[in-house]
Amino acid sequence: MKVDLNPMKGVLADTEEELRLMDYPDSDEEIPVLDLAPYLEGSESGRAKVARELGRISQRVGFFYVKNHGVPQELVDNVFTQARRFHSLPEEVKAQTPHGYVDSFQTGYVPMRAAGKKTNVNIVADAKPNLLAKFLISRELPADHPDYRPVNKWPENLPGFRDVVKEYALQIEKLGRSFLPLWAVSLDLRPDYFDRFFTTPHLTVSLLHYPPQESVGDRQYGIAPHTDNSFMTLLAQSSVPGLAVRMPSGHWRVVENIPGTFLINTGNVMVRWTNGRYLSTKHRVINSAGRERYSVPVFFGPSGDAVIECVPTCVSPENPPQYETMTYRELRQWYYNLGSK
Ligand SMILES: O=C(O)CCC(=O)C(=O)O
Ligand SMILES: [Fe+2]
Repeated sequence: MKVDLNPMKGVLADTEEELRLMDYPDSDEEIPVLDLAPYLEGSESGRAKVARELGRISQRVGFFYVKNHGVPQELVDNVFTQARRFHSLPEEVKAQTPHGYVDSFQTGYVPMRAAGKKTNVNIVADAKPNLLAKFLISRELPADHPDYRPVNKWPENLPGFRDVVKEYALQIEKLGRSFLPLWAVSLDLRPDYFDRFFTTPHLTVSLLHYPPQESVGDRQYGIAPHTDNSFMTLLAQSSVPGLAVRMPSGHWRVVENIPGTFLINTGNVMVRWTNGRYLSTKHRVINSAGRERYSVPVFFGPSGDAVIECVPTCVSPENPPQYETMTYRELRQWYYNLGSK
């Protein structure tokens, strides 16, 4: 049986009116802030309180700021410095670490105008190629793991780059893992419910560079409207705006940067695990700020062989499973049109 996996199908028509709403965000609905402090204090009541709030946000908006997250600001600043250094290199130098896949893990440099490759969750038909360049690094298995395969390509002659990006990936993985008990408790599951699915998690750090865009419209975006295929995405923004998110009303809102926070959104894996209870919210970037824009999303997901089957508290006779059960590897291969291997 051929199953259509596209979670966007029928959800959003790219009518002229929808395009206008995406191009000219006019919503002032609130993007919530989740404070992790009560959770990190270590009490069960603190964890329950934060989990409740997380559950509410994930059903309603699917995007939130997180504060008191524990990642040093100096490291976040440093990763932006490294991103600028990399993207400032001559094209022929960046081309020495070209983009590629190992399994469905990505690494390397995607130049401007090559980044428009369609995925199955593109929302706007015939969008122009995205106006951005990116450099990607994915989590590798430990070198002593029986399935270890080297994934990443690193630029030469950029001292410090590798150490900073690797340290950033480690810190974000730690933060992502610290959310697992919160997600579980928010869904009335045992706190360790998700742990077994994250033995060798997927994590891709994406160093994005958007040039300023001269005009708005005409199906031109920095990154076209989409949803993320992750479990959760942890995004560091700088002071240059450009990201906008579809809010519950259907109007879109520009996402300001709040210094000291990350922006987190739930992705398509979360939709499937929760049988549609938690959202995978549509978002896009248009950099009309007149300056270069850098951002650093990190996509966090479970192990490749994790079976994504809706959790017991999200199904009932009245609410049967809406999504076919599959492994995260299969979901990723579908998403990147890699076919089954
Ligand atoms: O640059 C941003 O702010 C968002 C990037 C994004 O949505 C993505 O890479 O999936
Ligand atoms: Fe995204």
